[in-house]
Amino acid sequence: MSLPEAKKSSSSDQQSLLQCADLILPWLSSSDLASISLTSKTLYSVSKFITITRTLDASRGLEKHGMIPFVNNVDSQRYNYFIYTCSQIVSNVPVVQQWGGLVGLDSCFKVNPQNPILDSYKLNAGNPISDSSKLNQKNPISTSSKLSFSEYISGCDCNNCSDEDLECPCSILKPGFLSEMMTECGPSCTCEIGCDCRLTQQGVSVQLRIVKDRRKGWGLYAAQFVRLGEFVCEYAGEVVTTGEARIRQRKYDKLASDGQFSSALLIVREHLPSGKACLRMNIDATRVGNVARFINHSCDGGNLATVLVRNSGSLLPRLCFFASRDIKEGEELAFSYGDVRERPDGLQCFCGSSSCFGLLPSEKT
Ligand SMILES: C[S@@+](CC[C@H](N)C(=O)[O-])C[C@H]1O[C@@H](n2cnc3c(N)ncnc32)[C@H](O)[C@@H]1O
Repeated sequence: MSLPEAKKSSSSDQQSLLQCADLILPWLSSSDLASISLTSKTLYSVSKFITITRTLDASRGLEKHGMIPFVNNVDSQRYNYFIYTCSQIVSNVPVVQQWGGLVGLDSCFKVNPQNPILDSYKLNAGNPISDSSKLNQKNPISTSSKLSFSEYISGCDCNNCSDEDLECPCSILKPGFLSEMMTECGPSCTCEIGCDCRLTQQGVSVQLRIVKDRRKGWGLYAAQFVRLGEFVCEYAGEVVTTGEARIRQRKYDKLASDGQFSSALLIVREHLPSGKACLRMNIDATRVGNVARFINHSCDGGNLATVLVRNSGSLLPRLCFFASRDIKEGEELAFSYGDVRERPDGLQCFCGSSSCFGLLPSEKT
């Protein structure tokens, strides 16, 4: 082969390698990416580009409120590896995401009411109680305080859900940092995603960054002033059965014993006035989640309140965070993981509050 021919063939090899790298590398975990980047110059530059995009925005362009960067001044870890979902998903739904490539993904919240995530909870369309024609017959003014279960499931067909005179039946429980539950429009409603009665369904609503701390690991910080009562974000992740949660927790505990692993499996319980738990949900954001998986614990309750949000037509509520006080730009966001400390050998708490218990909350999964 002559020199020009050899050059031509090597540049076309190079092109094919680049094309393959562009297709495959964005799917790799950070450790696989690091290994492959050592094998050739081309793969090194593709990996470097992917690492930069992942570091610049944990949400990979999926959150419409802006990029959520990783900031690390304590060690060499550039970002934390997980698959991003904007809202909770059922764990048997296969989740794939191209990581750190030019994926051309749009915001998760573009399409609604056919939002695929909320839709996974949508009740059977053939169910007679979801017949929206019933809603047309009712007087909308009188319904807000008397929303029946069937209406709650059917959703609303308001022309304008924020009309003060014809109050939307889906907003019987208003957003508020003091209430533990609120209701909103959902997959059964005819309104668009931008509706005022879908406050928590448009993803992260304030500017944030993820900052590494030597003792607590990554934490979520406000990158702007957040007003008392303002919606911050949902705790998104895989909703798993209690059996599955137990299996995963055992696996996570083993991995965490070397101090290099943080799990983000949250158990949410709703209580009846009698104090008995009437709902238990296990949301695991360890492998698939959103930025809320980085919110650390504070023994004094921190600056976030948790609210269970029910959307018309969705079977499962979603756990959402609202500011429980004014939060300054640069402040770490935190909430209380709970009061129970069942493991005397549990993880040490470094929340730094005056009421710090010394140990992180822990309970039997
Ligand atoms: C939901 S994750 C929070 C994000 C985590 N820091 C990370 O790096 O991914 C929960 C884990 O964070 C750590 N953590 C949270 N709050 C903490 C605190 N107050 N003190 C020490 N570690 C904390 C513990 O390792 C805990 O298991």
